[in-house]
Amino acid sequence: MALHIETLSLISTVQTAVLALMLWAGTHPGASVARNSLHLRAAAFAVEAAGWGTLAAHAYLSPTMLLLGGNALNLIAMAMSVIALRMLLGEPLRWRLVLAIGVIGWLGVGWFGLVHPDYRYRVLWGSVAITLNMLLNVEALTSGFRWHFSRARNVLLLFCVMAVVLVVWRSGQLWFGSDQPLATSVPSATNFIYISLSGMQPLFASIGFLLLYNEILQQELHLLARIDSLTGVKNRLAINEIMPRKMAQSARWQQSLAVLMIDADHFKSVNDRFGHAGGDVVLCAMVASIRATLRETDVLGRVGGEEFVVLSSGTDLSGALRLGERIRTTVESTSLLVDGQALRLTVSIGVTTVMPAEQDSAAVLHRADQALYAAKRAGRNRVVSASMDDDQVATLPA
Ligand SMILES: Nc1nc2c(ncn2[C@@H]2O[C@H](COP(=O)(O)OP(=O)(O)OP(=O)(O)O)[C@@H](O)[C@H]2O)c(=O)[nH]1
Repeated sequence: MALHIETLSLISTVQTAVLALMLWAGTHPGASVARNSLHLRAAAFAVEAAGWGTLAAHAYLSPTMLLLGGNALNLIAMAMSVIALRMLLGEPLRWRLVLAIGVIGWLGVGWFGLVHPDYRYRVLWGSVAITLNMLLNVEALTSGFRWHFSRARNVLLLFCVMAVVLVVWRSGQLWFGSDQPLATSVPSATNFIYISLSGMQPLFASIGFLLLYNEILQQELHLLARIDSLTGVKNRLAINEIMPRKMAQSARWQQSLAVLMIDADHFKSVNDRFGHAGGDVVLCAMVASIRATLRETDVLGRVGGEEFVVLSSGTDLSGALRLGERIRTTVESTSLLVDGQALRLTVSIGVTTVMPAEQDSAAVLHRADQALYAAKRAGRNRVVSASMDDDQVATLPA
């Protein structure tokens, strides 16, 4: 079968343009960095399609136009794709370096194409630019090295390696092989292989990019599903997942783990007075006060409407009672202004610690809850430990 450079290039043009559309359409609604990066990658494919288009239509273009225009489009597409990948991975964009590689690459190709024509140096220059861009991709993909990369990262790493192998092989052919064509558009075995394999690369790149985009969206959703949308602290699902981990960790390190259940007192009256929106503002202010008293390593979560839990590793019962008291007094002394009216909020707190070899996190939370209700029964605005009996609770100061 006779192959034509024009036909191969035209197929690559159409394929890359379709991939650009597919990637553009494959985003989920809503503004996010991941979505913007996918759009940028789609735009890069559109520019790459135009680059393939110049090669397909080389018979209608002047050699200078083909040389400068085609290479400019390819280098722009590559720079855009590097930035899009780094954006998606949350890596520093390094756009100045990416821009410099593109501009120097293009000037070099122009120099060895028009000023001092030398095809082999021209290809070498372009190959170095491609390799540097691929190295930037590899650097972004392997940052925070792990032995087991995700499937998406592996596909993209494979794509980068393939791209580098291809340009090294082509340069090798031009310098040391017997087949030495004078332009990419000239029919030759090297050019047929080069164009066929380069034409397939956008497919690999888009599959890898879409896999990575999906992976990152899933990670975002995983996090979102575990955050309370009103206060920004962890929600019940997250606490239910974290509790057993914290308990196992405490058992392993023979460390105590304190659990504090915190509930706003008479919150219904806050809602009655300021409306639900005002109540929401008060809840957020309460969370800010509680957070201010905690250590970095403490975990704060919302487990009910106006009920919160604190998990504090390395805190024994007396430390937990002191922490509870600190939270109680901080909330009590924080003056809140809602709709121009002053409000004094108090909280009741139930405290317990995880016993050695205890494994049932629900039982621990239940114990902290029981202590909380003992605090409510005893008149609210107080800290009660699960180990206290009713007489001790009754003597607690408000
Ligand atoms: N503004 C607002 N209110 C909420 C939210 N979740 C629950 N609440 C309200 O919190 C109030 C809780 O009322 P109760 O369970 O009777 O408790 P309380 O009035 O705080 O009384 P005690 O807990 O016994 O001191 C209800 O009025 C709920 O509507 C929320 O996300 N925002």
